Parts: sequence; structure tokens; C-alpha cells
Amino acid sequence: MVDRSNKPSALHPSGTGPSPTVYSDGKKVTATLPTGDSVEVMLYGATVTSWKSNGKEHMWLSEKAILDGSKAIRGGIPVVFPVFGPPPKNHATSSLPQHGFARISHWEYLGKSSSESGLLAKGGDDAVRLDFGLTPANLSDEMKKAWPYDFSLQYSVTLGKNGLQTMLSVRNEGDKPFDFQMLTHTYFRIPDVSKIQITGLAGTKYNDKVMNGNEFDTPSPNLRIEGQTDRVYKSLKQDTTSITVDGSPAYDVIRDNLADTVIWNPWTEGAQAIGDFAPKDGWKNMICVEAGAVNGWTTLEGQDGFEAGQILKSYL
Ligand SMILES: O=P(O)(O)OC[C@H]1O[C@H](O)[C@H](O)[C@@H](O)[C@@H]1O
Repeated sequence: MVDRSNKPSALHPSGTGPSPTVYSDGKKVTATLPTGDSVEVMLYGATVTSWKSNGKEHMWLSEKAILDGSKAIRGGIPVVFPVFGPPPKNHATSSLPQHGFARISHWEYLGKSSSESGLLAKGGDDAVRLDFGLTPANLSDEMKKAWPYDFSLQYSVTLGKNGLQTMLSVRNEGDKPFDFQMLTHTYFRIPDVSKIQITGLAGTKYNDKVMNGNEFDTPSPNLRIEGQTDRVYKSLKQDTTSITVDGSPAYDVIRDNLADTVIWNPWTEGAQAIGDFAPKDGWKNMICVEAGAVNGWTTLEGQDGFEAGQILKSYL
């Protein structure tokens, strides 16, 4: 694992008081804290499909999300790896589907852990970490052929009283270097998209996929969603991107070792075009704020590792 000097403290349990409960039915792992806060992770895609705190659901999940492992799950937190978006031509990822194979593969549940105390567990709150693994052995033959590298992924989802942390650890288990992109495609549930602002976007440039991918300066640190939005903000200066509702804090996305963030809302026309997006006006209640490393490529030499992720906090 890579050693980083400014690595934020992890979400860790305190080990005292009532314990979190974890239940796995072979398809989904559910963890619940003594406070009632909970997270659900489907093994298909290691996709977080629910995160609740304070009695509220924070993830938007389409009513038509396909949960049987035949299609990427529309909502929650799909994991994007090793390519974001449509793969480029003449690249090692060219034969992969949009957003790669991680979100459409069956991950292994590696178990739960609970030890130490850290940033989000301050004050003795309990927390629980769920670990998931993916290697070439879990891939379909088609995906293995499309991306023939020896890799291992460990995805850790930690539920704490004050937030949810997701960390992805990538290892090159072989000798050939490989390039990758990664991103957590988080669909936040929001009361009304017309009332939100996204903050923390100052001082950077973005590529606007709605405008042929052209690059623009960020005119204001805050963004209102007023139409179809699909922007890749690159090399952000601040670690935290926030969502406010009517000027009050709703969510924070705190990036760890990830420089970029994609903001996506399909709006009326985009939602119409997506078969598994329901209800069709569901775009009013969702916003994707996607922390990632998607501007160019991260190269991993043989036997090297990379770890990055995010902490999500809710104020709702
Ligand atoms: O429909 P999907 O493959 O899940 O992609 C959904 C969306 O993901 C990202 O946010 C991209 O920037 C969008 O261009 C894309 O439409």
C-alpha cells in the first residue's frame, strides 16, 4: 500500500459500547450501527445502494435499478475502474465497456473489521468497515480478455456515526505496468435540484461533456444545476466539494488522493434516454458528485499499489 503524508484519518470504530451488526446474504452486505445508521453494499459491483443516517436515506437509487447482476446498478455508488466514460480508441482499455468492469463484476466479501478510533469516530462512536475484493479470477472471460492484466482491488466501505468512507486500493500483481482511471459515481439523494449549490470548485478548469467536451474556466466556486450537467472538474484545489440546499450544508465529499470530480445530472432529456432511470422526473431528486482520478491516467508499475477514496458526510 502506498504511504501518503497527508492521508486523512480513517473512519474507525472505538471498540466500546454496543457493537455494529453486519449481515450478509451472499448477494448484499448490510451493516447497522447501534445508532440505527446503516449501509448496504451489493456484491455486484461492490455498489453501495443505501446509506442512511439520522433516519434518512442519502443515496438516490432508481426505482428501475436492475439488481440481478445483469446491468450496472443505476444509483448508489457504482465503482468506476479501470476507465471512466467511453474508453478511448487505441488504448489498453479500448475493448472495455463504458466505466470499465468493476461496476459489472461480482466482488468477494472479504469480511468486516472494527478496531481503533479515528477522525469520524471521535467521541467514542462505533464504526464498522466492510472489505470487498476483485481480481481477474472474478472477471468474465470477456473482461479478462479485454483487459489482460494481473491486478487486485480492495474496496473498503466504512460506516461511522458521522459519515461513510469508501477507499479503493489498486495493486498491480504482475510485472507489466498498466494505466487506469478510477471514480466513485456517487448518486446523492436531494430534496430539490433547483435548491442546491455545489461548492468547492474554485480555481480549476472543467471539461463540459454537454458542450462537446470543451474546456472552460470555473467562473464561480459555486455551481447551480440549471440544465443537463456533465462536467469533469480537473485538479481541484480544495479537498472538499459540498452540496448545500437553500444555502445550508447537506453533504460533503472529502477526497483522499483524488484530484478530480465529475458533476452529473441528466435533466429531463437525459433521464428520458436512460431506460433504467425511474421515475422519469427522478433527476429532480439526485445529483452525482463523483470523486475520481480521471484526468489522464494513473500508471502502476509491476508490484506497485495505489490507494484513494472519499469520506461522505451528511448534515441532513
Ligand atoms: O449511464 P452510465 O454509463 O451509468 O453513465 C452515467 C454518467 O456517468 C458519468 O457521470 C458521465 O460523466 C456521464 O457522461 C454519464 O452519462
